[in-house]
This record gives sequence, C-alpha cells and structure tokens, in this order.
Amino acid sequence: MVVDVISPYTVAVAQFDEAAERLGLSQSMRNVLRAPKRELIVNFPVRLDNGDVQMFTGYRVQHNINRGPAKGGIRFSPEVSLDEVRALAMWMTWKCAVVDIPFGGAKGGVICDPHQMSRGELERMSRRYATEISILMGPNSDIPAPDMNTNPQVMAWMMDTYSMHQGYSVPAAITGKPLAIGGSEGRLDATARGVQVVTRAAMRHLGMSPERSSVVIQGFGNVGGITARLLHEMGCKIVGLSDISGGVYNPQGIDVPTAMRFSREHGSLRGMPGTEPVTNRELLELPCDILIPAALENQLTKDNADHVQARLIVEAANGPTTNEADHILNDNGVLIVPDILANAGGVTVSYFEWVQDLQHFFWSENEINQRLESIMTRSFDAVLEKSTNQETNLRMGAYLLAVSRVAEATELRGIYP
Ligand SMILES: NC(=O)C1=CN([C@@H]2O[C@H](COP(=O)(O)OP(=O)(O)OC[C@H]3O[C@@H](n4cnc5c(N)ncnc54)[C@H](O)[C@@H]3O)[C@@H](O)[C@H]2O)C=CC1
Ligand SMILES: O=C(O)CCC(=O)C(=O)O
Repeated sequence: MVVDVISPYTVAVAQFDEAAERLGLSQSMRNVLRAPKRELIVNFPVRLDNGDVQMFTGYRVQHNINRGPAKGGIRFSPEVSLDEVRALAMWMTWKCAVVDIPFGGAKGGVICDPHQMSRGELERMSRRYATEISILMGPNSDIPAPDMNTNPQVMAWMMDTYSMHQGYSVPAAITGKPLAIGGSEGRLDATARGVQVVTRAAMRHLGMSPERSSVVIQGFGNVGGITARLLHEMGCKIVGLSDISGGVYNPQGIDVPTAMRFSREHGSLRGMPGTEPVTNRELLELPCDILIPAALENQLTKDNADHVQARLIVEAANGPTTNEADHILNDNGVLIVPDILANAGGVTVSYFEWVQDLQHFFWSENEINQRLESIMTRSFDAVLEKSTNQETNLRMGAYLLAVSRVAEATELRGIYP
C-alpha cells in the first residue's frame, strides 16, 4: 500500500498562496512572505543515565519578524522534522497577526521521545537545546514557549540556561514558565480558553446551544484536555475523547473530570469504564455536532473528510486539516474555525506574560482572562466579517486579515528593494 506523506509546509504554503492571490500581492512581496527568514539546525550531545552519549537533532525556525520578535513554541517528538517546524513557524506568523499582537512567527523542536527519557535526561536535553538555540533567543529577538510534549518545567530549565549565559535572570526570554519564576496567571489554560471563546462564538453564529451540542475532541493534553473541561462546564455533551493510545466514546456523554482523573491515574484514557473504545481514525468520524482536533497535523484528509459528521470543526491543533480535506468539508457545509484563529489564545497570553516580565508588574488571573476573551472575541468577529465580505470561508478570512497585516508591515519597513 502506498501511503501519502503530506508535508505540513506544503499545506501552509498553499494556504498562503491562495491568500496572496486573493489580495493581489506582488510577486516580490509573495517571495518575501513565503520564505522562512532563519533556519537553525543543531546536532548536540546529551549524556544518558547509563553513561552513554546520544546525539540529538533540534531546529529553530523564524519565519517572519517584520511585526515584532519571533514567537512560538518548542515541540519534543520523534516526528519532528524541519518541514514540520517550518510550517508551524509560518502559521505562528499569521496567528500573531490575526490576533494583532506584535510578534513575528517561529517554532522549534527536537527529535526525541520524551516519554522514554528520565527526568534527568529530559533536563539535560532541554538545557543543551536552549544553549544551542541561544544565539537566536532573547526577549527582543526570539521568545520560545511550550508546544506538544513540553511544559512549564521545560520552559523553566530553558529560561535558567539562557539566564546563566547572560549572567542575570531574563524571564522575558521565554513564556509558559511556572508562576514562581515570572510565568503568567492563566497561561496553562489559555489556549483552551481561547478555543472555548471561539467555539461559543461559532455556535452562536450557527444558532447552536451548548446544551444541545455534542462534542468530540482528539488529543487530551494541555489543549484538548482543558478544552474538554471548559466545554463540559459550559454545558456541552462530550461524547468522544482520545489520546495517543486511542479514543473512548459514549453517546450519552463522558464525565470529563472523571476522564481526567482516570487518565492521570492510568497514564491514558484506554479502558475508561463506561466508554466504548474507538481508534483515533474512527473518533474523527463519530456522530457529533462539534469536532475539535487538538493533537497533530494532517488528521483530516481526503480519505476521511467526507465521513466527518460534525457541522462545526474548531482547529485547536496546528494544521489538522489538509487542503484537500478543507475543500471537501467546505463543500459539505461544515464550518471550520481555522487553527491560526482557534488556538491563538496560547500565544495571546504568552504576549501578556512577556509584557508582565518586561515591566516587572503582574496582573490578576481575572484581568488576564478578560483581556484574552476580548482579543479572541474581537478577532473572531473580524475574521467572520472579512470572510462574509469577501464571500469566502473563515480560514481564508483569517488569512486575508493576517497576510495583509504582515504585508503592510513589510511594505512600510521597505524590507525588499
Ligand atoms: N500548548 C499550547 O499552548 C499550544 C498548542 N497548540 C497545538 O495544540 C496541539 C496539542 O498541543 P498540546 O496540547 O500542547 O500538547 P500535549 O503534549 O499537552 O498533548 C498532546 C495530546 O495529543 C495526544 N496525541 C499525540 N499524538 C497523537 C496521535 N497520533 N493521535 C491522537 N492523539 C495524539 C497526546 O496523547 C496528548 O493527549 C498541537 O497541535 C499544538 O501545536 C496550539 C497553540 C498553543
Ligand atoms: O505561546 C506561544 O508563544 C506559542 C504557542 C504555540 O506554539 C502555538 O500557538 O502554536
């Protein structure tokens, strides 16, 4: 059997090209905005617990820094590749522009399996990776944050390593840190809270009510798990959940706090009592009103898009839908809230964290959540208005807004001759 390998960067570039065409951008501007500005590949040694030394490969890609310092998370996974990091960096550029925060786009990653590493090995790898990319990092140049399989502890090690090299603490060099060292209230929940805000807005647009809406969520980590909790609290019926080990389904509804406890105690959702096991593939095709992919890229493809039963998809993950699937879903009348808008709550509160670190003055959780809600609501409304005026879908509406903002900054700076 021939398996299609879908390049996330090809998906990202095709999305950009369509927006550039609709905006009528000059070929020069397209060339500037399409190309990643900097790509750093690092191979570095880490001592394992058994005394051996293993070489790891990591990346940091800055796609565009015309609107501000490069910003974006760090992913630890065996699947990390330069192509993936490049795509994720490009999506960060448009994401920061959609919500209109003064950052450019970047992303980083290390090829590794953190679930097979001890805490000591993970710390040594995180610190060495931070050292390797410290030539790019800095509060005015490039500010990493968490992404898949990284968390506040990894950010703390990276911040400490960067600060050791400077000779003083530089909390604003990284976001998503623990509160005790300059983290922000609300950052842990921020991506999911943003997903909740746009899901509610999209439901209102479609005339759906939480009490009569069923939800399936793929991925039960920082983004998927907290999104499940928030939508459950909002009154939605969560009927399907999954993690890397597979999915669980109950058409009568899953009690999310119980699922969280079960997952914590057993290491996965597999075997949760009162649920039926499903594969991650089957999960995406379950009967439901709202589908929220919150794990990986390329989950909705030409092979399964026609089988999706949801009428609303909210892309909590980055790049979960291929371009072919996007066309099929649009043709089938499914409303898709695109990743660059849907999951922008995380980077928005990262922006708040950076601002608080720079001014050494911290805000309450209430202030953070209110500001986040206001930015996400304003951005959703702007994207909806743009897509309505331009007679296009929400993804293209978001791209038209984002790309035109980055193009305007580029034009004003006179970056190309
Ligand atoms: N953490 C953040 O602040 C942000 C994350 N995102 C995106 O959200 C997505 C999830 O990230 P996090 O929740 O932070 O990661 P995480 O590491 O906390 O959780 C990832 C979840 O996905 C599951 N998973 C991994 N591989 C899978 C597979 N092949 N099939 C099904 N499930 C699988 C894992 O078991 C876990 O439940 C990623 O696409 C990430 O780029 C987007 C914006 C911000
Ligand atoms: O919080 C940030 O700076 C970036 C989070 C991230 O990696 C993302 O939005 O995909």
